[in-house]
Amino acid sequence: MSQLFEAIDFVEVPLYERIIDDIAHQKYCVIDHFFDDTEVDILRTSLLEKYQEDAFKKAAIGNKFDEVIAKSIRGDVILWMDEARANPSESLFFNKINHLVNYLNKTCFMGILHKEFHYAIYPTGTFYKRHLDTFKNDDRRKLSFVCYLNHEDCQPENGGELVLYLDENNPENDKIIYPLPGRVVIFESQIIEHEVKPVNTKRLSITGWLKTR
Ligand SMILES: O=C(O)CCC(=O)C(=O)O
Ligand SMILES: [Fe+2]
Repeated sequence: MSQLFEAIDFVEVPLYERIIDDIAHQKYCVIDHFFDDTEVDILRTSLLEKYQEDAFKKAAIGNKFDEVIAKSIRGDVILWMDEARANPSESLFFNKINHLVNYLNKTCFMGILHKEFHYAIYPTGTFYKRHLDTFKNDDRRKLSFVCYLNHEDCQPENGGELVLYLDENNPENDKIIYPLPGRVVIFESQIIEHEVKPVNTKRLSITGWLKTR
């Protein structure tokens, strides 16, 4: 007898199920060791090499239709990553992201069609004031993704906490997240306002967005 439906080649991934569950219930998810120590090392090396080549630019506010460099709002320097020209370290990164995105699209029909990622360095003394990750003229960003590439000796005194503002009426519910190496934070771009607190020691990361069409 012919089968009505094609058997779907699908293996449940508990970590991804946890991510989906957390995002559904609390609009964000924190995953420690999403990248292991070796992977963090490889990605950090790639970031620092590009930084030494002087490839980073001051980050801007808004997208290209509305671009103003505003040091009083954010002080990080960034470099956009290009998947088509990824070096082996970046391929490692994108393979992991693509695996997750495929899973989200298959299981939650999220319709993630595009993604964009940049390296970011917050020099000592910089911050990123409270904001939402969506633009006035473009709301395709669905999930924000941050991955920290700091050294293992990263301490709370280093500052640079990511604060998620979860409840306008109750600051006690603000979620404070330290940028520990290998840690990934995913949150709903259109809903969660957030801030990067002042940094006391250079802070390294990759930030990106999973986007609908
Ligand atoms: O690095 C972080 O923790 C968040 C960065 C951020 O909010 C952004 O780049 O929009
Ligand atoms: Fe942000």
